[in-house]
Amino acid sequence: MATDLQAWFMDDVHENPQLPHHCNPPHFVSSDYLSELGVLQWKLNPEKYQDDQELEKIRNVRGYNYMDLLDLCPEKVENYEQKLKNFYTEHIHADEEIRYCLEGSGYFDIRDKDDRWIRIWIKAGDLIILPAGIYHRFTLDTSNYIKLMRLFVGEPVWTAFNRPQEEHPARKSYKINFGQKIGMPLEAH
Ligand SMILES: CSCCC(=O)C(=O)O
Ligand SMILES: [Fe+2]
Repeated sequence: MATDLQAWFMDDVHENPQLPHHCNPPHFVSSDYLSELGVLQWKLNPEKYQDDQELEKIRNVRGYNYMDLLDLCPEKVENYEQKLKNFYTEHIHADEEIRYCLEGSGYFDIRDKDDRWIRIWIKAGDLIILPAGIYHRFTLDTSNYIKLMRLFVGEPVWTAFNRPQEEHPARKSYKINFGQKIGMPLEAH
């Protein structure tokens, strides 16, 4: 389902990742372009996440039988600083990354076909699916808080494989499925 979720190309400034990092002028990215990169999104009602038919349907159709909640604040997360550091290190997974924002907000950054960073601003009600093999990272925004639902098919595996991962099977499949130019021109010869 189309959402009002905002996404934009990032500038090249490396200071304070929690700031928006718009280009000047801002260059927004459409949800069509996100879906071309394999990113799916829904807008749900976060207040009824415990009894939401729409969420149930997504979970049933896609087989997301595992669910847990992640409250990203120093009091509730062990090794908070280290975890945030790991989240912001560019990586891929062997599986989809499925996150549903219940409270607060944050930034998922993904690489596009030309290896540019796109910043996706997730707020309460946004459910986002990143495909296996897409390079990405995560940071809190200046609100400094997010509560996320994590979904998974079967026993969850959160293993992050930091870039470069061009030989990883999930990376190879991703490039085939979504025509990434990086290291693999798809043009016919
Ligand atoms: C805080 S959830 C998003 C961070 C991430 O990319 C991950 O958990 O692998
Ligand atoms: Fe991840």
